[in-house]
Amino acid sequence: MTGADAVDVPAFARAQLSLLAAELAAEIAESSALVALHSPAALQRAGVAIANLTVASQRTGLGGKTVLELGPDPATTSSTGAGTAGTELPEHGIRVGDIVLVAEQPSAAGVKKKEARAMEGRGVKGVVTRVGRGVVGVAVDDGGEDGGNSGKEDYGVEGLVAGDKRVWIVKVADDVTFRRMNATMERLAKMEEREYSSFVRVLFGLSSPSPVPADLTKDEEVGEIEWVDPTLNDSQKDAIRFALASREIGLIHGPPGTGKTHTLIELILQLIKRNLRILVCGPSNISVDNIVERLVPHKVPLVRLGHPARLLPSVLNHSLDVLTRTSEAGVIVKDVRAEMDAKQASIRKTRNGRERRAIYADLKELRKEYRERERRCISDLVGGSKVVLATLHGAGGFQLRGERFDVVIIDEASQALEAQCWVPLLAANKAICAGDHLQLPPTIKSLNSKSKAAASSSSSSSSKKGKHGDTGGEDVLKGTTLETTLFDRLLKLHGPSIKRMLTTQYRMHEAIMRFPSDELYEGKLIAAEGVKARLLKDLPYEVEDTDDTRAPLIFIDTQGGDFPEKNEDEQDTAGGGGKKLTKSSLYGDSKSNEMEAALVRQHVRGLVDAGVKPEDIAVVTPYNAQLAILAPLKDIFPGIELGSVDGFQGREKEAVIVSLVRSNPDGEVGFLGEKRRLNVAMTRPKRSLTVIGDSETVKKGSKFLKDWMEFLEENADLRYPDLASLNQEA
Ligand SMILES: Nc1ncnc2c1ncn2[C@@H]1O[C@H](COP(=O)(O)OP(=O)(O)OP(=O)(O)O)[C@@H](O)[C@H]1O
Repeated sequence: MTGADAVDVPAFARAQLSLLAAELAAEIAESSALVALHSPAALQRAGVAIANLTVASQRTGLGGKTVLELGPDPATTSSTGAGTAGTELPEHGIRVGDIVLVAEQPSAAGVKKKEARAMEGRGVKGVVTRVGRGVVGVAVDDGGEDGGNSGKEDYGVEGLVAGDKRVWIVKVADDVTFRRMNATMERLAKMEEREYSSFVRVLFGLSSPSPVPADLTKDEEVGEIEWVDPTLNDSQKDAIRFALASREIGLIHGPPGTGKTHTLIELILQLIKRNLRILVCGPSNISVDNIVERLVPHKVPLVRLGHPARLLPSVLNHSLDVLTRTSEAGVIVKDVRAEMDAKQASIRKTRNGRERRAIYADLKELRKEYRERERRCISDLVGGSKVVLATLHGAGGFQLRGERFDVVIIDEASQALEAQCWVPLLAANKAICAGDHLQLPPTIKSLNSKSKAAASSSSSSSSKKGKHGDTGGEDVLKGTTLETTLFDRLLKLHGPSIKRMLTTQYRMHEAIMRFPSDELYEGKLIAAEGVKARLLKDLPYEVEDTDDTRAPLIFIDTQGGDFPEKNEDEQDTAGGGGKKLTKSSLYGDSKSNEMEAALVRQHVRGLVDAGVKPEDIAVVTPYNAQLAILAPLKDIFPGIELGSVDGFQGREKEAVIVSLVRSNPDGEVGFLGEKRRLNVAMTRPKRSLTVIGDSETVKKGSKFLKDWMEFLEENADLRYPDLASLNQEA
C-alpha cells in the first residue's frame, strides 16, 4: 500500500465530525423552518404534524417506556362540529416509527422562529408506537441512554398531562443517529496509531488486505461448502466463498435484483456453522427486519435490537425488548413494571400538585430500578447471542457496549453514511459489506442546500456541477464528503479485488436489463431463465395481448416542444402527499409537466383496460411537483403506486412508468443528470418499462442520457403522442 493512498485517521474523523454537524444543522433548520412558517393546521395537511390533541392516558410500554395515548381534543371537535366529533383523528401523515415532539400547541398562526427552538425544551420527544383512527401512541423519551430530554422529561410529561392541555405532535429530526455517529468519530479521532487493529489499518489504507487465493473452489477452508441453499447461482456462491475467505474486508456488489439479501442469508448461516459471532446491520429498520424475517425460518437463535415501535410485527418476538419481558431472565424485570403501571394510573386520579410530584418522584426511582434490572437481563441475553441484528446506529446503544464480534455484516452499505457504518465496525475485526454503489447514495441535506444555492445563482449549472449532479458536489474537506460512502471509498482505495459482483438478476425482462447492464455493470448482468422473457400479457391472471402488454420496453417521445415543463417556484409538495406548501419551507424548486402527466394517465388506462391490475403498476418520477400532479391517479386507479425515484429504490413492480418531466429549449436536466438516479428508475420493473420524456431536451443532459435516449430509439417500442386524444385526456 503506498503512503499516498493512506488516510490520516484522526483528520478523517475530524472532517466527518464537522460534516455531520453541518448535516444535523441542515436537518434541524429544515424542520424548524417548517414549524416557524406554518400554522399547526398547514403542517398537519403537509403530513408532518397532528394538531388539537389531548393526552387521553399514559402507561408503561415495551422497554419500560412511558407511552402517551393522544386523542382528538373534544373541545375542538365539537366546536367545529366535525362529523364523528371527538372520536376520529383528522387525516394526517404521521406513521409508526416517526420521531415526534409532543408539545403544548402554539396559538394559531405558526410558531415564531425563536419559539420554535424553545419548544423543544418544553415538549417531550418520542417515537410513534401506534396510529389508530382515534388515537396516536407515543413512547416518550424517559431520560434513558439516549433520552434527549434527560432530566426534564418528567416535568415535560407532567406538564402535558396536567389540566388536559391541548397538545400537538410534530415530526422532528432524529438526532440520536447523529449522536451515535459523533461518538464513534470522536473515538476514532482519539485513537492512537498503535491501537489500530489490522482491520482498521486496511480500512484506511495503512495496510493492504490479506490476499485471498484466486481459485477459492480449491481452497481447503472454503472450497467444500455444504450449502444450505444449493440453488444459489455461481456468482452468489463465489461471493460467499470470497466473504468467508477474506480476512479484513469483502464487498458484495449486488446490482438490482441479483439476490444480495438472499446471498447474505446464506453467508450468515455459513458463518454460524463455523461458530462465529456475527453482528448484522443495515441503515434502516426495514433493511434489518428483512434479514431477520428471512433468518427466522432457519431457526437461528438471534436477537434484534431496536425500538419495538419501529420493528415489523413479524420480528417483534426476536426483539430484545420483548425477550427481556418474556425470557426467564425477564421475570425479575416484570415486577417493577407492574408497580410502575400502577403509579402511572394513579397520576390521572389526583389533581393535587404536590401528590402528583410525589408520584413522579417515585416513578423516577422505579424507573432507575427497572433500568438496572433490565440492563442485567439485556447483558445476559446479548452476551449469549451468536447473531445480533441492529440498525447501524442502533449498534451504538448501551446494549452492545464492550461486545465483540468476529464479523460485522452491513447490508445496503452503499446507502449508508460512512460514519454510520463505523458505529458497528469498531466492534469487529472483519466486515462484509453488501450494496450497489451505482444506485443512489444516502440523501445529504447539507450538500443539497449547498448545490441548490449554486444552482439558483447560475442558470446553466445543473448538468455540469460535479460528477454527482445535483446531489453531488466538490470535495468539502480534505477530499471527504458525506456522500462518499464506505463502499465507494474502499473500492477506490483497494480496487476491484476486494469485491465480488452478483451477476444473475431475477427481476427484469432481458430488454429492460440491457441498457443498465451494458452501461453500468460492464455488460455482466444475465437475466435468469424465469424472468428474461416475461411480459405483462403472461401475468398469472388474465391480461389481454395488446401493444402495451406485449412490449417490455416502450418509449413515448414528447419531443417537439408541445410538452413543456413547468417550474414549481411557487409551490411544491411535501413527501408526495399532494398537499401544497410554499416553496420556502420545502425541498427547493421542483418541476412538473401536465401534458406528460396526461400521457401517463392514458398509458395506465391502456394497461388497466387490458387487465393489468393497478397494484401491479407504479409511476415513478424524480420530481415531487410531478407526483402532486399525478396524485389523482390514485383515485382513478385505486391500488396504483406513485413514487419518487429516490423513494422507490429497493422496490420493484410488474409495470413501471417513468415520467422524466424535463422539456425545455436549453437542455436543462437538473438531477436527471445523475446516473445513479436513472439507474434506479430504469431497474424497478419486472415485465414492462415505459419511459415518457422529451428526447431532444434529455439528450443534451449528459453522454449517459444521450446514449440512453438513442438506445430507447433503437430498441424500444417507440411512440409519439397523439395530441388530439391527449387533449381529451388532459
Ligand atoms: N439463486 C437464486 N435462485 C432463484 N431465485 C433467486 C436466487 N437468488 C435470488 N433469487 C430471487 O431474486 C429476488 C431478489 O432477491 P433479493 O431480495 O435477495 O434481492 P436483493 O438483491 O437484495 O434486492 P435488490 O436488488 O432490491 O437489492 C428474490 O425473489 C429471490 O428469491
